[in-house]
Amino acid sequence: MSHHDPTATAAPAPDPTRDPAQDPARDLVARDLVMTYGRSGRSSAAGPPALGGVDVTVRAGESVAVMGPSGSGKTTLLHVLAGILRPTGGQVLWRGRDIARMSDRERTVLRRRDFGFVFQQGMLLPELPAIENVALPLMLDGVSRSEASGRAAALFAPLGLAGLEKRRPGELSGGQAQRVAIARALVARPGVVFADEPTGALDQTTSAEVMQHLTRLAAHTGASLVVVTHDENVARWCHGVLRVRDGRIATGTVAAQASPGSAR
Ligand SMILES: Nc1ncnc2c1ncn2[C@@H]1O[C@H](COP(=O)(O)OP(=O)(O)OP(=O)(O)O)[C@@H](O)[C@H]1O
Repeated sequence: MSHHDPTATAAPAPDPTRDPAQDPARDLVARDLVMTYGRSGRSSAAGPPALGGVDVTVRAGESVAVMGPSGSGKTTLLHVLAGILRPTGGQVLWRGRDIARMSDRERTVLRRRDFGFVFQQGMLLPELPAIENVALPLMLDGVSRSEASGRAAALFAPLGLAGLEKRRPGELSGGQAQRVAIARALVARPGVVFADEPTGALDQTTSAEVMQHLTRLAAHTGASLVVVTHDENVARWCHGVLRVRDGRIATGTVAAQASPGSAR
């Protein structure tokens, strides 16, 4: 699919020696995913499945937009792929293991070490300076404060955030706060970044800036990207689009042959 970069500015160049798409062991693969809410809870009246047998492959280093009408199952799919929700049926294979079969504790560790998350409203901690928000995931994983701060600081300039390290989230614009959230999602060098409506609260110009930074940083670090969005302009930044309808993949145009970062 076409990939346009109307606002190309300074950002880390893709590493030409790296071609993560060539390593299937680093793909995220979902097979026959079924998700029925209410089965395990007190509700006896389970509705139609939110996911009705979905197969998805997110290739290493590839970015995929997940689109579809409200209620079609996009967020459910993202949460199951990311190990936030355990599916009713099916497999989610990541680095040789089935996430769907892991214990809650194992999935918590996996989410912290291997996955990064960007939400619609940054979800930054309001009392912490931007740099500490970014360093926090590393410190929670046992990295020393000085090393975590150094790794966090290195992300500010590439994201156009130089000079804003000490600001608290309330002192940042919406686009700046989302770029801080992108830094936080990528600081631990995750294999996959999941973003649920990352530009939902932003205007079109700011939204394009945020997507540019998100896709470039993901490409630079070799992370795959799964972005739930209602916005075709946001989806255009990704290598491919999965269209979800009534809990099934209606069409998938993931350009498996796309070379990550090649158009950026
Ligand atoms: N926690 C829950 N308990 C019960 N049903 C749920 C729950 N979360 C979602 N659903 C149902 O599952 C279906 C899919 O919801 P989901 O949030 O995945 O859709 P979506 O495509 O992300 O929608 P939107 O674009 O409105 O965010 C819907 O019918 C929804 O009502």
